[in-house]
Amino acid sequence: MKYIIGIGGMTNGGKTTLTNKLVNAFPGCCVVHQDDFFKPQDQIPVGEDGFKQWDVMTSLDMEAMVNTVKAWLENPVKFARSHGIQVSPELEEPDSEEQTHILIVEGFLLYNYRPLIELFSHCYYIVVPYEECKRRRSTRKYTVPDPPGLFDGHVWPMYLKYRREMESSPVEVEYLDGLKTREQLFNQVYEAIRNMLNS
Ligand SMILES: Nc1ncnc2c1ncn2[C@@H]1O[C@H](COP(=O)(O)OP(=O)(O)O)[C@@H](O)[C@H]1O
Ligand SMILES: O=C(O)c1ccc[n+]([C@@H]2O[C@H](COP(=O)([O-])O)[C@@H](O)[C@H]2O)c1
Ligand SMILES: [Mg+2]
Repeated sequence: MKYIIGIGGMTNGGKTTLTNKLVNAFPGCCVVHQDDFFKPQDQIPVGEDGFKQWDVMTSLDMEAMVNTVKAWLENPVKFARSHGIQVSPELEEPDSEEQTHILIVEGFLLYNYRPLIELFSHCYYIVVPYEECKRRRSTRKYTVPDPPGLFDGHVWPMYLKYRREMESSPVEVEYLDGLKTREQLFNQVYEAIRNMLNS
């Protein structure tokens, strides 16, 4: 069986931190990070809000991201090997259709792109309150640093817009409280995935 787990949610909710812990906990587990699919800076236009539009769907090459997920679905063992992930001998058996393979897909805009949504076995969505999100974001160092006013002028309004859009669509997400400790979040999701694999 192949399982694709989405770790979505707002910026600075703790997606990447949780994802890294899960990837380490499940041997052979593969990962796709949405931030690897940002388009080059010169392709990101400035919007009516006066900011480069990083937090909209079109800033990402979603077609390439979906193709990457489909490449994993096609052949998880080949995908793992080509990404330097150690594959245990039993996962390499020719009848590996009967083996369990896990892919974690992580990012801030996972559930607003139909061709990706339909590939998920389970969708998580991490949230933290506005103040905490803004506080964490203020200390982050992105490859393109945030200009002054970006959080309130662009990041937060786009988060609200896409969250509303997601909530009025058929996608079913399970919310995670990003104020829990790293360990609590990991234990909660690790146990839930273990239960899913055993059911
Ligand atoms: N459960 C948590 N509690 C407190 N701080 C956290 C937690 N998870 C992550 N962080 C911190 O919050 C910031 C953003 O975490 P990160 O995992 O990069 O979030 P995201 O990928 O959602 O933007 C980092 O400084 C990280 O150390
Ligand atoms: O990674 C990059 O190249 C990059 C360039 C510009 C902006 N970002 C920011 O990355 C954020 C999403 O990543 P994350 O980990 O905060 O969810 C999003 O809010 C963007 O504003 C990221
Ligand atoms: Mg991240």
